[in-house]
Amino acid sequence: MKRGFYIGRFQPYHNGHQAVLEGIAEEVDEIIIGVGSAQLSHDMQNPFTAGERVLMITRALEEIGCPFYVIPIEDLRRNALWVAHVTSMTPPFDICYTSNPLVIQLFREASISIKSPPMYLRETLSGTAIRQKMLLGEEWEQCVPPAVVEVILEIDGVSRLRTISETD
Ligand SMILES: Nc1ncnc2c1ncn2[C@@H]1O[C@H](COP(=O)(O)OP(=O)(O)OP(=O)(O)O)[C@@H](O)[C@H]1O
Ligand SMILES: NC(=O)c1ccc[n+]([C@@H]2O[C@H](COP(=O)(O)O)[C@@H](O)[C@H]2O)c1
Repeated sequence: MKRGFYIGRFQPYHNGHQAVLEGIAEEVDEIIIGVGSAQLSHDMQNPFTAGERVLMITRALEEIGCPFYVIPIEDLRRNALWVAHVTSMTPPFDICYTSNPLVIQLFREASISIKSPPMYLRETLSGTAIRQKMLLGEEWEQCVPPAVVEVILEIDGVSRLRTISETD
């Protein structure tokens, strides 16, 4: 049984994440998705709650054909202890998929295998670019799976982002 771990903030979950996970599903028996910075929501870089992100990911992966677990993980002020914090919250896994240099360094020091998946259309497929499109009233829907569009509409996510971008 080989399990792979994929961590991100998923603000929001987008087609780049989906493409990466479809690739991971070909390589492992089970996938663990860590929803990072789970304590953050309602700010410009992190508009969605951990629960909302769980909903986006779970619905988007309904047909992936590989068992998966979605686990919120809060940040810890001590990087040196973060891998132990992560592994205390997740089922055991054999490999971590990430391109984040800090995450790579911390997992490498803990002797956990790392693989960096390719980037898909990074110019358009990034949480930052998609949040910007939402703020500017541009077409963002094509950058995320249809199930994520539904969740964001259901929670009125775009208007939340616009409201929290305002100043008093
Ligand atoms: N277009 C993409 N293709 C492949 N991997 C991606 C893509 N965008 C992000 N990733 C990777 O997905 C993981 C989780 O990323 P994250 O949730 O921070 O998304 P992001 O798009 O980088 O968001 P933000 O712009 O808000 O930082 C990271 O390892 C990141 O490198
Ligand atoms: N000390 C810590 O809490 C710590 C260290 C490294 C990464 N992380 C988290 O892991 C996630 C990494 O995701 P990204 O690759 O999307 O940045 C983020 O939520 C980040 O905050 C937390």
